[in-house]
Amino acid sequence: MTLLAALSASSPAVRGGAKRLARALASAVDAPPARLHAHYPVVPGSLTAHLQLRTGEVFTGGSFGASTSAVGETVFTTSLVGYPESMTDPSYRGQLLVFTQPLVGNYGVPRRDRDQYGLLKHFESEKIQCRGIVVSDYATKYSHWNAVESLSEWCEREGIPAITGVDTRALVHILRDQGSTLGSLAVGPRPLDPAAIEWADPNVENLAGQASTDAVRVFNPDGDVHIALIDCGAKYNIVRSLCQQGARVSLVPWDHDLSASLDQYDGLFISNGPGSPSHCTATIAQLRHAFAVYQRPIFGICMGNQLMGLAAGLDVYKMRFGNRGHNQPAVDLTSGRCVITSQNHGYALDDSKMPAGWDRYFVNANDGSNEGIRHLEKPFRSVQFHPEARGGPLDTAYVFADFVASVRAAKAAGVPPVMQPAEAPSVAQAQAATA
Ligand SMILES: NC(=O)CC[C@H](N)C(=O)O
Repeated sequence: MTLLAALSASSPAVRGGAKRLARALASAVDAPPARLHAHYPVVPGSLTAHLQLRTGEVFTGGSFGASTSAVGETVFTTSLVGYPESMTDPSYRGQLLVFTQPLVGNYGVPRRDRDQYGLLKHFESEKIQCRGIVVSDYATKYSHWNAVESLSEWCEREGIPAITGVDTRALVHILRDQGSTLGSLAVGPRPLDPAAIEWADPNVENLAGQASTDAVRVFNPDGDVHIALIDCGAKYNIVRSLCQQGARVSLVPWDHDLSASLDQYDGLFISNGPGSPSHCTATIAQLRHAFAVYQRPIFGICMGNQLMGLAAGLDVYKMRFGNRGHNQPAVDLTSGRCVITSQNHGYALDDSKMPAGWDRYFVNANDGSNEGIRHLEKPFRSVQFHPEARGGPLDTAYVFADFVASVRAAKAAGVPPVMQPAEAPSVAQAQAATA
């Protein structure tokens, strides 16, 4: 059986894209080192690359990034713009990112300018965080007033493989049907032998711990209220959004022991982050303790929502293919108002049974999944979506103004940060309960 026949037999997606695949494989099989003759014109003379799913499907295209290979969870985003922001979002760590927007790369990659807080203005962290990218039609020409290099040059410089010429519609159908799937992206004339690929699931690792800061970092030191931002892989725009509201922000590691210093903070904030929230037992224990003793506002975003839910007593589950994009509708259950939100998550809280004292806050209008929780008496709430956007709609940017205003009001009213009820669990007790 020829390679093409074998692949065609194994995958409806490959059968669907047979013409394009045949062209690419003609070069891939017969003329190593292969040059690309794919459906879409790509970088002239580019090498052949293959995206192989663990379930057997193979997509052949052209390499436009680093000539290396990567294995990761294959996920897709429906965002139309914002590849520099998405690719540097630490929540994409461990993943091969598929863009459903067909044309990618047309505005290049921006300068590495920094803002007044020392944060990169146009990226969400210092480096590319996803393990590879998959696009339908890489734009070989870019044009933007702020661009300094092409997407191809950036990927190559940062050692990230990238493939173009992939039928991403067919690929997304597969990922929607069978759920996010491990994938291998490799540059070379032929697909790899699936038996020789190390199919390591990134979600077994504590990716949030890897993405977190090692040491406490202070931003906007002259701010009038002091917020501890627990860093599970925080996007820069979360730090910036708090600073812009006038807060002093201490970015603390995911497992930082806050219990001894809770009274120094006017508010707590829990960031987004990659991977499964269940690895962050230290954070969950800190939050359990804080829920019992802390009196000032607490807020969480995305992973922060999941960690607050776990600490409150909810369960978390892995979604079939997650919600990633800039067009996810979420309904605020306190007002009935629907907002369009930016999202990037593969796990969700099971809010079918809420623990005593808590209620659902937002719900996804597409699939009914949880989009936030809130405490009924204390000022503790969290959202599954990304109010800081980047890229994405600014419908919910008000969240930061509201949060910092509530922090300021609690401070002005003289609410003591900590009150120790007799029954409050210590962090050690909470940790033992989460282990
Ligand atoms: N953006 C995030 O914080 C993602 C949270 C978590 N890693 C998930 O995929 O659900």
